[in-house]
Amino acid sequence: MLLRFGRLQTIVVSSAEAAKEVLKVHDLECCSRPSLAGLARLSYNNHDISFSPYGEHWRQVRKICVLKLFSIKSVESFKFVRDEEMDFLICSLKESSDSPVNLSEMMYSLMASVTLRTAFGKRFKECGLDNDEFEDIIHRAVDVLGSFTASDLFPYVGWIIDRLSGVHARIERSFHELDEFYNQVIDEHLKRTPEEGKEDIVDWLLSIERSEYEHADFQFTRDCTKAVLRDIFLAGVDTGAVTLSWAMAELAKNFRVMKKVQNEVRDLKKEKITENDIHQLQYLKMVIKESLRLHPPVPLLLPRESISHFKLANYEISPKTLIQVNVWAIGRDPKYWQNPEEFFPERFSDSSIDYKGQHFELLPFGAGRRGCPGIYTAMTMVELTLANLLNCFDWKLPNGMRESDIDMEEGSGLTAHKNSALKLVPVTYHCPSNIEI
Ligand code: HEM
Repeated sequence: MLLRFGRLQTIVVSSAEAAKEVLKVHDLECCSRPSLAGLARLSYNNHDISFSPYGEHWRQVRKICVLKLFSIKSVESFKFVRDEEMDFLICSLKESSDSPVNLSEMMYSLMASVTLRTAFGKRFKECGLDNDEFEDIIHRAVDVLGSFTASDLFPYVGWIIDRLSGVHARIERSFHELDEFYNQVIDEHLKRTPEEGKEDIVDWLLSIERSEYEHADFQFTRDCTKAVLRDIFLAGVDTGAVTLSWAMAELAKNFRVMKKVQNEVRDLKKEKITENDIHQLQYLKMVIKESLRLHPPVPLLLPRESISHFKLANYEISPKTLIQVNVWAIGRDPKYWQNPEEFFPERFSDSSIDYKGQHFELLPFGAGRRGCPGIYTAMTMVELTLANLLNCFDWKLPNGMRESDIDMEEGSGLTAHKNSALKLVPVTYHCPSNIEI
């Protein structure tokens, strides 16, 4: 689909072939707005730092983050945080056994707590924030990020409309809200020396700032630190929570799949599922893949903007064209998927299709050099949480509700939330032969 607005074209790519062209073949000619170095319009590039998306600065920041923050080693070092938060979740669900709980909200708190603890070494309360306040700040930032501005459509004059319509003020407010929070946390970190092995992400980023990174022409500044923290929060909290809510909603609607995946998990005969058990849960992995196919949390990926002329299918793409890849539509296209609207995890049983950016019909994490660097962090948490929710509890619908009443509508915005929160009743499952192996 090709739309023309002012001087700028917008392209929405809705086929796997075109997605491959954009994300792989033309990767160098299409770039998203600077993200890992301070997501797009909320970014620090309004504030004295120039992150050209394909410039050396951006490339270095992303490289450092991928090596230091998102590596398997670094994810493993926070295993104790995930374990403790999982215990906490299971306990609070057991306390609510037999009464409806707002699972969407609980998933959000879980992801936010894990992210907050790995990034800042603190829980909500210790940061002087409560859950709702933090959720509001993050949601306002994600909303701003997901909304179109007039400057997007009319690059030279749009800013006037944005100022008059209040969009600019919203962006500034969001920027300052998060900035104030990061300043406070960074100041606290600067006043202490962390115990060896107990460093959090802020400690790591501050040590990168102090070290002369391998490229003398590149300085990892305080703004880089804040920009990376911003990206981790905006990109990591909502997406994980949304993935878990959709997976549980699909399971609540599909009793057959729910039973099958529960049997698989409970066959391990463990009181609590750990990260070491996950490789045995092949059907659980298919359930998550199927849920990501139908409900990719970032349905249009991050927008790309072309930097040079190139040809895509039959279209001539000029510089400054906004390109969006509709992975939601690709995931439901009958050309690639049989009975695409059906929730049928078995479709992956004899298939090599994965979500890591090599199969363009399934792109929940994007692909190419802007693909999600947090994929390992995300999947570790999503698989562990889903396995424990299914192991420790049976799930019923609240009184009077039928499976067909579960609202499967998506809200609008950068992340595809469920339109209404998922409310289910956990019933504690007492396995007669629970043996800790
Ligand atoms: C199930 C959970 C998640 C999903 C579905 C997801 C999906 C995505 C997608 C689709 C993108 C854009 C990729 C593109 O446009 O090609 C992205 C970017 C990003 N994600 Fe994730 N993500 C998840 C979790 C996380 C987590 C836990 C973190 C960090 C701890 C994270 C960090 C990032 C960052 C920093 C970017 C921006 C990368 C860049 O622009 O260079 N994500 N994610």
